[in-house]
Amino acid sequence: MFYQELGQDDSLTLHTDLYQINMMYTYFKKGIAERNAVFEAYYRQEPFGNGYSVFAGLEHAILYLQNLHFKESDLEYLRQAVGYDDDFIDYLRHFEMKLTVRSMREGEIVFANEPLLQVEGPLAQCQLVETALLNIVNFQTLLATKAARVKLAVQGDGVMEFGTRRAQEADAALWGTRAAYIGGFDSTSNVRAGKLFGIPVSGTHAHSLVEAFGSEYEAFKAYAETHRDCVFLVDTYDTVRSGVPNAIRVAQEMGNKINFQGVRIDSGDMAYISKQVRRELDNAGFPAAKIYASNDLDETTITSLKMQGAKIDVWGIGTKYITAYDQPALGAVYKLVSIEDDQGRMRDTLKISSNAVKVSTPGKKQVWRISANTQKKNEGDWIARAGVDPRKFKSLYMFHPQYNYINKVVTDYTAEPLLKPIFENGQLIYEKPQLGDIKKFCAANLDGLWDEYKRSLNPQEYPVDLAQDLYDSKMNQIQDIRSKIIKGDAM
Ligand SMILES: Nc1ncnc2c1ncn2[C@@H]1O[C@H](COP(=O)(O)OP(=O)(O)OP(=O)(O)O)[C@@H](O)[C@H]1O
Ligand SMILES: O=P(O)(O)OC[C@H]1O[C@H](OP(=O)(O)OP(=O)(O)O)[C@H](O)[C@@H]1O
Ligand SMILES: O=C(O)c1cccnc1
Repeated sequence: MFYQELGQDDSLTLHTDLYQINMMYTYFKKGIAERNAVFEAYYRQEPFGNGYSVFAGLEHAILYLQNLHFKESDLEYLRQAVGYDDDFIDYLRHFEMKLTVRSMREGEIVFANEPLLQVEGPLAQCQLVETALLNIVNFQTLLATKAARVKLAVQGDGVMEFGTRRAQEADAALWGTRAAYIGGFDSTSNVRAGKLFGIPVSGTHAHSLVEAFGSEYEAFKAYAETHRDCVFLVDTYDTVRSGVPNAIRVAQEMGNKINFQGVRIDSGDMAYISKQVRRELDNAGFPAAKIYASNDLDETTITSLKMQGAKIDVWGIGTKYITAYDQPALGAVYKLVSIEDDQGRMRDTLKISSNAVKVSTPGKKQVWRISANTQKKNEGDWIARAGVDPRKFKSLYMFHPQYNYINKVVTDYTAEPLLKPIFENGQLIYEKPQLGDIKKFCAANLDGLWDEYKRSLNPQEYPVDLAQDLYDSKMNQIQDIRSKIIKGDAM
């Protein structure tokens, strides 16, 4: 969202950390701003203890990259407030986005330690976009993953997204509800998201309607006289003694004039109350009326309510979804993996850490999804240098990059490259899919995953393996750096 409302000439180009522009300045002054570089974004651990994540954020990332240029007001701000010199300001004035971007598609099932997004092009440009791309992909991938967990928990029931009022501000509500739809929710209460993205909108009514009319009967009757589809909120005073009898009375009085869809409960013991409500609705001759439930629900509460035999048909999920309540950040990082040297050759780069999982994998890569032709399920993902094509091999040796004794040889497989071309030298070459197709793509991808990786509690670890030569060159590079440091050579 841009803030013209603040009376400012706003854009997302300055939606970056100052240190990115400070590094751009150094690259510019030292004459390496235009050197070719490759950065890759990945996260290190699945969120929520899940076995996979659902990639989302590409649509917003494309919008951001397409509009990347410095306005005069941006340049003026950088000159005055930060103090950059005229040469650099002039360089930024002529900035033209020339990046080549490859990315997972939205709705793709992705895993820790594999590149989700690869940005190649002038070093200074790659640096500028880090913050915004991580901001977008971290949030939307986290939320789409949460949505997929909720979708699994409801076991085929309907799920409505109710989070806007509790979201971390308006952008989070908007893109968060889009991620919800990708991950499996059916609709949103956010009308703007409906208009902008074509997500189905749906809703019931609030307690204020009942309070405004002073009685449940009057409120339900008024609503029924002004709407065809009716879901009455029955917990304002007493769900079983007052709310449900009033809903039934209005439904009976209105007959075919309304489509009595059901009632919503929003407090109390949802298992106990929903069973009573179901009995009352059935006894009154409304077996098709549904019970909607909301109140700080998430996949854990839903699973528990299912175990208790709660008679809930449609779930409204707000706060705990939109705020990713139990894990507020995905933690994806963006690392330089290759850079052009002064001879014009690409040199692989590596960031060392004492923590093995934090050592980056050098070199420009592609992620291949390997699926067995016999079972049509995924065998694992195989990360190789860009340009290597496992479709040309007869068999593939796959091994765990940390525990090498876990390995297998796969034959008769299909390999699909997951990082797809999005921008080529600044030109958008990706045909953006419709949101409905992204949602279907996500569901189909989940079908390709064994249940062992999909369960929400303690799932199996999905194989994300490195090609042998990539693994060897990573190990050699680590060894090389370590021996230089031990010898006291400058690094
Ligand atoms: N049978 C149940 N099993 C597990 N969790 C439940 C059950 N019923 C409700 N909950 C969850 O318990 C949490 C708190 O509900 P609680 O009954 O304490 O408050 P409440 O009914 O919302 O009270 P209030 O009247 O203030 O709204 C909510 O997240 C709700 O979804
Ligand atoms: O519980 P969540 O998962 O966050 O779902 C959204 C909540 O927002 C509404 O409550 P609120 O008290 O804001 O308004 P109301 O008067 O409609 O109950 C609704 O009744 C849900 O409880
Ligand atoms: O339509 C609803 O019932 C609704 C919408 C937003 C938040 N809570 C409930």
